[in-house]
Amino acid sequence: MASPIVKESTSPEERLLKLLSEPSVQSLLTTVSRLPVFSKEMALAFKDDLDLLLALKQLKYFWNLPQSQLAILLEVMARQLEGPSQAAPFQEFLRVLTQTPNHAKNIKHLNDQLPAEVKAEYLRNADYLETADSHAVYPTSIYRQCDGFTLATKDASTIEAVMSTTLTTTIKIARKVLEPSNHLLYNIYKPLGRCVAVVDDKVDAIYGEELDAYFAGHGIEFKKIVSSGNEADKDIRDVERILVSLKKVGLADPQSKKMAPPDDRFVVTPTDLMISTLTKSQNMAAVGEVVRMLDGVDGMVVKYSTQPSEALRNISVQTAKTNPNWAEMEKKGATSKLLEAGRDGGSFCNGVIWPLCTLKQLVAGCLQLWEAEMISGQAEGQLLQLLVKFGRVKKVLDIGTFTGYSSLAMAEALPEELDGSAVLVAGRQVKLEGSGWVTSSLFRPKSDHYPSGRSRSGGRDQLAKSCCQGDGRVVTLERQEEAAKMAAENWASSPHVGKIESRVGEAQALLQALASQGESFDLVFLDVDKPGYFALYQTLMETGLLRVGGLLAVDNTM
Ligand SMILES: C[S@@+](CC[C@H](N)C(=O)[O-])C[C@H]1O[C@@H](n2cnc3c(N)ncnc32)[C@H](O)[C@@H]1O
Repeated sequence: MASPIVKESTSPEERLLKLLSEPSVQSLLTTVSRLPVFSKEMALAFKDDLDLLLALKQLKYFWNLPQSQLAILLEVMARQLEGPSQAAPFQEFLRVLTQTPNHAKNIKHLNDQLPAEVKAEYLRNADYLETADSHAVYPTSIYRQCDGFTLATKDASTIEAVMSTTLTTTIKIARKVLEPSNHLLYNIYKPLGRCVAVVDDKVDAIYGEELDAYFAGHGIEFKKIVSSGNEADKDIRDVERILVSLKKVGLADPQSKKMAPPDDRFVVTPTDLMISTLTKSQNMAAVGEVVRMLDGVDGMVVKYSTQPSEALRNISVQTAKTNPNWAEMEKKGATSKLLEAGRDGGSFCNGVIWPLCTLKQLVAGCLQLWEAEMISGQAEGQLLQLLVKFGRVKKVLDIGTFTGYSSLAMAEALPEELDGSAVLVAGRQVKLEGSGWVTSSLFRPKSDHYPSGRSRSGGRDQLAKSCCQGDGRVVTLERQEEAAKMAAENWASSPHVGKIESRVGEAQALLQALASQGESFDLVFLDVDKPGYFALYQTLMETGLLRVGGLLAVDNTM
C-alpha cells in the first residue's frame, strides 16, 4: 500500500494522488465508506483491535477528511494490519505532507486532479452513498449519524415519522500526552489546523504552559478557554459563558451560523441594532431564534416587495461597484468630506444592497462599503413611490441625493406628462412640438445646479425649464459634488431623468434659496446627516417649503 508515497522525487500532493489512484487503496476506501461503522456488530467484530475500529470509524468519511488525516489513518491501518515496518513510510510522508499549504483540505478537493477513470470511480461511490447512506458523503460531524423516515397517508393528513441520532466517542487514558514526541493530540489537531480547549483554572495553572508549548511546537494554532474549576461555579451560567466563548473563537453550531458574533456586527439599520442588542443577551437559545427571524427581515422584504425598475437596480449595482472610489477621492482631495455616516457614525441606513455586498465585507470595516450602505434601496424606494402615487404628489423635495436612488424612485412615480410642450419617451430623447427629436442632455441643470458652468442655448434653457418646472418634478439636494455627479450619471439612462433637478450645496443654504424663490413641495424626503435633521425640519416648516397638507418623510427615525 505504501509504495506510491515513498517516491521522494515527487511532491507530497502528487504522491497522495498516486496513492488514491492505487486500485487496492481505492477499493479499500470505497469499501470502508459503505460499512456500518457505528453498529454493535461492527464494534464486536473489532473488539480485539479498538485502534483499528477507531480508524475505520473515521475512514468511512474519507471523502470529507483533510488530506493529512487520511495519511494518519492509513498509517494506523498499515500498523495494525501489517506491522510497524509497513507503517513507517507513512510517518515520513505525513511529515512532508503537513508542510504543504493544502494538507488540511478535504480529499474531495483533489478530485479534479485524479486520472479520469479513478475520479469516475470515486464519484460513482459518492453518488451511490448519496442515496444509500447520505451521511457518509455529507457528514455534519464524523462522530454523529442521523437517520429517519416518514410515512404518510395518500392525502398527507397523517404523517408518521421516526428519527434517530447515534453518537460515538473515543476515550483514551494516556500518560505524558504533552511531551512533544507524543503524537496523540498531534494526530487529532494537526489535520484540523487548530485546537480549541476548554480547561479549568486549576488545570491551566498546572499544565497551561505545557499546553501552549506543545501546540506551538507542532505549529498548531491553540486557543484556550479558561473557566472556573470551583464546584460552586459550575452551573448553567458557566455553560452559557463557555458556549459564548466558543462562538467567539468561531466554533458555533453550524445551524446558527447566521447569528453573527456581537462584536462583529456592523450596526446600520434598526434591525441590526436589535440583532446586536439581542446577541449580547444571556438567554442564547431564545435570543438566537429571534435574531434569525430579524436577520431574515431585510431579505424577505427585498424578495417579496415589488421589484425596482432596471434603472433603480443599476443604481444599487453601480453604487456598490463604484463606491470604493470615495476613499480614493477623499485621499486625492476630490471630496471635501467623507459622507456623514463615516463622520458622525449616527447614520442609520437601509441594508438593501446586502445581496451585493455581504455583511462580512461591511464588517471588514471598509468605510467605502459603509458609504454604499447609505443608499435607500428597494424597500424604501417602493414606499416612497407609494407615497407619491397615493398623495397625488407633483412636487418632491429630496434632501440627500447620494447616488440618486430616492430621487429616481420618486421621479418614476410622478405623473408622466409634463407641461404639454415636451413629452418624455424611453431612452434619453424628447419630442418638442413642431420640432425633431432632441436628446434629454438638453435638460441641463441651471448654472448653480450640478454640473455647473456649461454653456447653454436659450432654446435648451427653455426646454429644461419647461420640463423641470412642469407638473412632475423632483428637486434633490446634495453637499457632495462627486455624489451629485454620480447620481446624474445614474439617472442618465432613465426616461424620467428630465423630472429631476439636482442642486449641490449645504442643505440648509439650499433650502433658504428655494424658499426665497417661493417654492413649496407636496412631499419632502429628509435623508441627510441625522444630527442636522431638526434644524432642517424647522426651516421646512417655517418657510412653507412643505406646503400645508404636504407630507414629510424622514429616514431612519424608528
Ligand atoms: C443617506 S444618504 C442619502 C441617500 C439617498 N436618499 C438614496 O436614496 O440613496 C445622505 C446623503 O446626504 C448628503 N448630506 C449629508 N448631510 C448633508 C447636508 N447637510 N447637506 C447636503 N447634503 C448632505 C450626504 O453627502 C449623502 O450623500
